[in-house]
Amino acid sequence: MVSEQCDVVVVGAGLSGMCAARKLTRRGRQVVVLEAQDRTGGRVCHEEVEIDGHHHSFDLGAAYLGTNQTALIQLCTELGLCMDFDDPSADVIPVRAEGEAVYYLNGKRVLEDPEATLPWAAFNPISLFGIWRMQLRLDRFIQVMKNHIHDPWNAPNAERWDDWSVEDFLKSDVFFTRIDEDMLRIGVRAVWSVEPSEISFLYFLWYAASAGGIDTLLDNQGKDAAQGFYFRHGAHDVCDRLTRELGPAVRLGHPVRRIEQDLEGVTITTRTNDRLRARHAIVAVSPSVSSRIEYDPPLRPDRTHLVQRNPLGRTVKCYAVYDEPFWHERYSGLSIGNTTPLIWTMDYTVPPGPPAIMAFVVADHADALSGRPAHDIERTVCTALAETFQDERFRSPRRFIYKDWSADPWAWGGPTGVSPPGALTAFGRALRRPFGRIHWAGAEAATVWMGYLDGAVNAGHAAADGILTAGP
Ligand SMILES: Cc1cc2nc3c(=O)[nH]c(=O)nc-3n(C[C@H](O)[C@H](O)[C@H](O)COP(=O)(O)OP(=O)(O)OC[C@H]3O[C@@H](n4cnc5c(N)ncnc54)[C@H](O)[C@@H]3O)c2cc1C
Ligand SMILES: [Mg+2]
Repeated sequence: MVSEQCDVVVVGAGLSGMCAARKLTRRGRQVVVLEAQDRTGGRVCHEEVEIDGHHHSFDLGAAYLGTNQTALIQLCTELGLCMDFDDPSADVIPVRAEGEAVYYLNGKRVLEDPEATLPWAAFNPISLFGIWRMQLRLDRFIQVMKNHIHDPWNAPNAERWDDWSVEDFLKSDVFFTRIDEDMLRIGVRAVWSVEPSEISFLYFLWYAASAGGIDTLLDNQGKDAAQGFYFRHGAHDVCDRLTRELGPAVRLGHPVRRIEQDLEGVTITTRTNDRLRARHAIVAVSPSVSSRIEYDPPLRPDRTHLVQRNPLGRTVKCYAVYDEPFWHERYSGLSIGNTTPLIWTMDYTVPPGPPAIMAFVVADHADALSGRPAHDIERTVCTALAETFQDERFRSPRRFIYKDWSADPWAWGGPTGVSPPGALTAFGRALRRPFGRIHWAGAEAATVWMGYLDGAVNAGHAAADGILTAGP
């Protein structure tokens, strides 16, 4: 029996679903958001930790943003956050830039002075030339993709680029040094948490174009960088504000099991057998997670195959908390490399909170850690920190906090869904195309900053627009 009727049911109270719901509510639509878990936010997720009687929050999912993520910034401003990137008391904090950065490549440590005028200045001229040449080459391709943000499958060379993985691209060219190849491999692992052989070269270029370029994607410092800033009160602050605004429209603990549709509307059934009737549905989860729902009538073949070819990356995100910020004596806390299980670290000290460093273990290294006991993960990560920064004090954190996203039953991994070779040209059209009365949101359905918080906002708004213009 149908217990309730509304205009739109949104599946998933992540950032994307809540943005869709907010936009529709503001346009007078009656919306119900069904969320499987007992919290909102999805891949925005935090842990509150008590240290010396004070509560500190650590973002275990998304944390970072940059100044050209305009939809996210606009949303945050509307929700009452101060997004003035030049104001030291604002709700966004720049990533620590003082101190040396460490590149730990193929067993060799290279230190970069933050005052250096050129990026990568710490490398020898031949390596530098290789990196520069690689960036130039990729930039040329990415410029091409910028004309095909909405239809990457129509780009010149699309079929050929989609046949290749990023690893195939690396093998297709003779490079000057190993450093440029390895830097690209590290970049892929850091952004998508997959190995370079797992990701389509076309998808790589499209994603970079959707973020405005390869440098904004990879940079950890500087204003435009995707990882230039983080939220003073955590990214979950944004989702908490949205949750409060939506109020009783958000129903926690309601995993959607089935969506039926007919000419007049949709009927949604939850795992607890609640049934809702609506004019439209928005499914605001990643493509592969959307495949856990039954659809009647069944999905079109292209969507059926797309959802089987959009796996999420594998990420273990960690924080080590210390009594003193001893690494500030010399280092910024930023490191990237391929020598230890750590792909990337950054300082995460939020005054007046305790000194902390964030570390990512991803892709093959994450597989090796997944399912291991917590003390094993802590030892592996802290040993790697000590080795990267050549400082034994990293071995004994006062607290260690982590989340293995592959073990999250409602995310199935992170940070985002990734196209393997062949998938985008064959089935990419199904990423966003509505299926009757079902519209698709979620960060993977975005065309600007896809995969990011900003993309989640964009895709949520686009799905809402699709319904607002669809008529009854
Ligand atoms: C470790 C990590 C680090 C990241 N770092 C960054 C970063 O620094 N900056 C950045 O911009 N982005 C980052 N991202 C990516 C960012 O988190 C995501 O792009 C964004 O949060 C996705 O939002 P969404 O609403 O599309 O999906 P989700 O957040 O996945 O939301 C989907 C929601 O749907 C729910 N759900 C799933 N199935 C059902 C069902 N059947 N019924 C009901 N509910 C269901 C889920 O529980 C979830 O709440 C990171 C992600 C991870 C995992
Ligand atoms: Mg969502």
